[in-house]
Amino acid sequence: MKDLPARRLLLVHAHPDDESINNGATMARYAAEGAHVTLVTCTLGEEGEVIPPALAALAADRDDVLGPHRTGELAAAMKELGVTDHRFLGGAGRFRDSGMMGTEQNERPGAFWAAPVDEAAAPLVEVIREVRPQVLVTYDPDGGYGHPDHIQAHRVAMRAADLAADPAYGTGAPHTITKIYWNRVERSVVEAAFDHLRTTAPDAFPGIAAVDDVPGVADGDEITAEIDGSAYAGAKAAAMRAHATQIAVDGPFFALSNDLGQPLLTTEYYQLVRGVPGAGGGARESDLFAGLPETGGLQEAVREVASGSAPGAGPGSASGSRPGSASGARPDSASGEGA
Ligand SMILES: CC(=O)N[C@H]1[C@@H](O[C@@H]2[C@H](O)[C@H](O)[C@@H](O)[C@H](O)[C@H]2O)O[C@H](CO)[C@@H](O)[C@@H]1O
Ligand SMILES: [Zn+2]
Repeated sequence: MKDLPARRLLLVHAHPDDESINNGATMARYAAEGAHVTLVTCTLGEEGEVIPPALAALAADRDDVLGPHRTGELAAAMKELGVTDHRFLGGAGRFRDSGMMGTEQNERPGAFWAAPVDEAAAPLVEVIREVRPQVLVTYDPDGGYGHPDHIQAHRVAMRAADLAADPAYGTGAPHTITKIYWNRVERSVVEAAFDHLRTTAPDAFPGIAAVDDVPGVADGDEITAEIDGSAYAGAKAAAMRAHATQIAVDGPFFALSNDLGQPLLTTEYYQLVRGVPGAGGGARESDLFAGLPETGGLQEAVREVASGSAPGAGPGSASGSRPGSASGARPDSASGEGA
């Protein structure tokens, strides 16, 4: 297990594909810049629909093997983004995809939505105390668009951040995450991008989504950070394509299994909800680590003691893949929104 770089970013998402849709360019940029990017995905996406007809048998109401298939899609997406540390919350399959809000899958035993928040937060505290990130990214309280797993991922991430900082909780040294952001999309930007879709590629997909279908749409005054990932447009598009059962990509646009086209944005937007913004004078931050003190890397010995996984320490450490050497995505020669 390698010592970790000075800058460490943790993202918490509900299903394989959300990370690429919401933060693909941000993840690729920071991985390429040598920061340590850790992705925790809370479910395997077992209840998703399947776009390619040839793969229809994977679905939950057929062979119910979509979850394992999507772990492979996620691994391929991480390779495109240059992210080497991605884990499933509590280990692959610990929490199952809950389906869309109001479906019977919501109450299924093992469904993420049905899990007590503190039970689900416990393995995430282990990751936080191991990796000791300065920055956390997750969804707003509505999960971006009201999906139960997204709402639960928000709740679990925010709760785990609090528990990880509490010296009275669990084993391992407490860790306080300095800055917490929620995923946002700026309304005026996405409205303009939809106009571009309607005028340049009206028939790219059978239909076109509505602005308010885009997760996390917010007015400009709620957005505090704007990350230009245009140099990584190709990496983001490739990562989204890797999630082939869920996403169809056509140039600077994409559609989910609902066949409704929407813009593929490579400037990604965030709302700082905990911590102090690094950009002075009310300007938006252009770096999620802005304002943080320059610190050294995180040595392995410190991490093992911190997470309680040092030899002779208490039970277990987090399940999931381990960080390798950060190998970032290559900046594209292409620039500009979309791939
Ligand atoms: C982006 C995202 O969160 N996708 C989820 C979502 O999938 C949607 C769902 O299948 C819906 O019925 C479709 O109309 C829509 O096109 C899909 O994006 O919910 C799935 C089930 O919980 C989940 O697996 C998928 O990752
Ligand atoms: Zn999702």
